[in-house]
Amino acid sequence: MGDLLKRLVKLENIRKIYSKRVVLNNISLSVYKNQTIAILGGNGTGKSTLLRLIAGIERPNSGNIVYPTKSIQIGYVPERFPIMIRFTPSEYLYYIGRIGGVSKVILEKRIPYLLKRFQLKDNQRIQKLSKGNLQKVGIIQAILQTPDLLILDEPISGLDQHAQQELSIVLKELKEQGATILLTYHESNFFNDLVEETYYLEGGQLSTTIPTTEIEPMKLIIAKQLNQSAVKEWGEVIHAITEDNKLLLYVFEKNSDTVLSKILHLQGTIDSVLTVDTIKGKV
Ligand SMILES: Nc1ncnc2c1ncn2[C@@H]1O[C@H](COP(=O)(O)OP(=O)(O)OP(=O)(O)O)[C@@H](O)[C@H]1O
Repeated sequence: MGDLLKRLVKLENIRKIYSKRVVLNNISLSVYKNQTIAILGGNGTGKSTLLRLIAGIERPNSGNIVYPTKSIQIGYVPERFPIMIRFTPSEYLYYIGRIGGVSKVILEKRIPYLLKRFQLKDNQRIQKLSKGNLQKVGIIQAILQTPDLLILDEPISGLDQHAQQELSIVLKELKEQGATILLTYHESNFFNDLVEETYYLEGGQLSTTIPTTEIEPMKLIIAKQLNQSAVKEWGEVIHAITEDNKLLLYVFEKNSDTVLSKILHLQGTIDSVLTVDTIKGKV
C-alpha cells in the first residue's frame, strides 16, 4: 500500500457514555497519513471526547481504536491546558521532552526556538499565564517532537493574531513533512486552506453532511472597493470570493451587521445583501 494510503488510526464502532448519556454512538472512522481532517459540531456534541479517545487519553466504553503503525508519535493540544503547573514554560517543556525520550541537546535548542516562534516569554510560572499564553504552551508541548498525528482541540481560541499565524505556518510545515492533522474549531474560516475533509458530529453520530441543527440562516454580502486580503482575518466570514471586482462574502446572519460595519469602516461600499437559505455541506 502506498505511503499516502497508510492508515494511522482506525476507530471501530466507538461508543462513549458519561453518566448514562451516550455521547458517541457507534462511530467508525479511518484516519490516513498526511490527511487534514476537521471534526465540527455544536457545543457538547462530543468533539473533544472523540479527540481525547483518538489521542489515547480516554478509553471508549465499547469498540476498538487501532493504530496499525505501531509506534506513532501523537501530539495533542487540549482545549484547556492544565493550569496548576508550577514550572515555567521551558522547565515544563524540558521535563515533557525528557519523559518523551528527547535528548538534552535537542531540547536545549528546540525549546527556545519554539518559545521564540510563538513569542512566549519564559519569565512566569505556567499557573500565572494568561489563557492565550497557556494555549501556546499547549501547542508547543504537542509539537516538541515532530508528531505523526497532531490533534488540536479548538487551537486558535484565545490566541493573539501573531500566534494564530504562527500556528497556521507550523501546521503547514508539519503537513509538508507528512504529518496527519485532526482538529476541531468553531465558526471560523481560518483553517479553510488546510482542511481537506470535514466531519460533523450530531446526536453521537459522525457524518460528512452538515447536520440540520448546524444550518443557520446566512447572508451573501456583495461589496465593492474592498480587497479579499482585507477580510482574510475576519472570523465571521465563512467564505470569500472575488468576482468582477466585487467581493462576495458569505456570513451567518447573526454576524452580518458586524461584517457590514467592518466593510464600511474600511471605506468599502455595499453592493447588495442577499439571503442564502441553507448551507448544504460547503458554501
Ligand atoms: N469527563 C467527563 N465526565 C462527564 N461528562 C463529560 C465528560 N467529558 C465530557 N462530558 C460530557 O460529554 C458531552 C460532550 O462533551 P465534549 O466536551 O466532548 O463536547 P464538545 O463537542 O467538545 O463541546 P464544546 O464545543 O462545547 O467544547 C457533554 O455533555 C459533556 O458535558
